[in-house]
Amino acid sequence: MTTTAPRSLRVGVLGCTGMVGQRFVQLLCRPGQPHPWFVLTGLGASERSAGLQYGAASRHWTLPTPCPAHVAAMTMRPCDPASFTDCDLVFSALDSSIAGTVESAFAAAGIPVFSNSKNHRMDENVPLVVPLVNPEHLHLVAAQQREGKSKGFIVCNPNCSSTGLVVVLRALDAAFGLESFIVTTMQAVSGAGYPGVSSLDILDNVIPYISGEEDKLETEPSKILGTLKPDHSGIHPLPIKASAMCNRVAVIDGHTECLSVRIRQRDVTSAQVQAVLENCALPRPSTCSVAHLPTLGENFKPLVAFPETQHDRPQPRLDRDLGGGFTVSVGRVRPCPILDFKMVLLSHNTIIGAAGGALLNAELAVAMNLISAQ
Ligand SMILES: NC(=O)C1=CN([C@@H]2O[C@H](COP(=O)(O)OP(=O)(O)OC[C@H]3O[C@@H](n4cnc5c(N)ncnc54)[C@H](OP(=O)(O)O)[C@@H]3O)[C@@H](O)[C@H]2O)C=CC1
Ligand SMILES: N[C@@H](CC(=O)OP(=O)(O)O)C(=O)O
Repeated sequence: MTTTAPRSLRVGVLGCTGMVGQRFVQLLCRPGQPHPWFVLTGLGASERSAGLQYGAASRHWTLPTPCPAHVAAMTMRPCDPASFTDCDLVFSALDSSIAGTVESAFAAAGIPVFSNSKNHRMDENVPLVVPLVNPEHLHLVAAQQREGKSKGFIVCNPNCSSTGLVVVLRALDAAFGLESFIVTTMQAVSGAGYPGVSSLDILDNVIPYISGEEDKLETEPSKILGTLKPDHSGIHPLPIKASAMCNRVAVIDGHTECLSVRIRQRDVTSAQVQAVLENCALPRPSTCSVAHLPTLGENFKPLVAFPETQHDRPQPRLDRDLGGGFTVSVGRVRPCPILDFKMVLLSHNTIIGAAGGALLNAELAVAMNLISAQ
C-alpha cells in the first residue's frame, strides 16, 4: 500500500471558531498550498454561530496568518451529523461540555471523528494516538466499528501536555525501561481557549492550578505507551507511576515541562540518555509509513535534543515552531539526585498538541485504509 497517492476526501471541522478550530483551518488551507488529501467542506460550531459566515463567526481571529478569504465566506452549520453528510470525516475542536455526545452521534452516523477533546480519551476501544508515538493503536477503531455496526469511529489525541511528554517518555522507555516520572508543567495561555484566562490574572503572575490537568498527565501516558492487545480489542497500559504538577504561565503558545524519570536499567549515563533522545526516530508501524504523511516534510524529526552547550534551551518563543510546530524539543539532560535523570521539554500545544496531531492521525487513518469516501 502507498501513503503518497493523491486523495480527495471532504472534511469538516466542528468547533472551528475556537483556538484549536482556527488552527485546523490554518493547517488545512495554507495559502497556495492546500492540503493534498483533504478539502475543507463543512464548518460547525454552536447554535450562536450557525448560519453566519465563518469570517463573522470567528471574529476573534487569534493566528498571525489571515483567515483565507474562501473559508471566511463559508456558511457555518449546526454540529449535527445530518448537516455533515457530505463529509468523509470530521475534526472535532468542540468545547468538552458538548464534545462527548456530539462526537458519539457523528460516529454512530458513520462519520469518522478525530477529536481533541477529553471526553472519549480513556474509552476502552477508542485509540488515544500521538502519531509520533503509537500509530499502531489506530487498529482499535475496528472494535468500535464492530460494536457500533457503523463505519464511523472516534480517534482521540491526548491532552496537549501529555503529547510532548510521551514523545520523550517513549524514547526513554524503549531504550531503558520506564518505571516512574514526575513532571511539572508551565502551560501557555492558548491552552485555555479563547478568551481563556483574564489578563489581570495572568500578567505578572503564575497560576498553580489548571482544572483536571494533573489527573490527565498521570493517566494518559500509560494508555499511549501501552501495548495493543493481539485481538485489537483494547490496550494493555504500561505500568508506570506518575506525579504531575501543572501551572499556567504568561506565554502565548508552547507548553514547557520539567521532567524527572526513574528508569529500570542501571548504570546509565547522561551521555547515553542524550544520545537516545538525539536519535529518536519516527515509529514504524507495519501497515504504513508515518514518515510519508503529507503534513510532515522530508527529513522530519519528531524530537530535537539540545546539547549540553545550549544549556538555556528549549524555550517557548525560540523553539515552539521547530518542524512547523510538529517537532518536540528537549534539553538540560542531567542526573537527578532523587530519581535517575531530569530534563526540560517543550511542545506546541495547538499544533502537535491539538489540531496538528489530529490532522496527522487522520492522514495516518487514510494511509492505513481505515477511511473511505462517503
Ligand atoms: N487549546 C489547546 O491547546 C487545546 C485544546 N484542547 C481541547 O480542544 C477543544 C477546543 O479547545 P479550544 O479551541 O481551546 O476551545 P475554545 O473555547 O477556543 O473553542 C470552543 C469551540 O467549541 C464551540 N462550542 C462551544 N459550545 C458549543 C455548543 N454548545 N455546541 C457546538 N459548539 C460549541 C465554540 O463555538 P462558538 O464560537 O460558536 O461558541 C468553539 O468553536 C476543547 O475540548 C479543549 O479541551 C485539546 C488540546 C489542546
Ligand atoms: N487544559 C489544556 C488544554 C486542554 O484543553 O486540554 P484537554 O483537552 O485535556 O482538556 C491547557 O490548558 O493547556
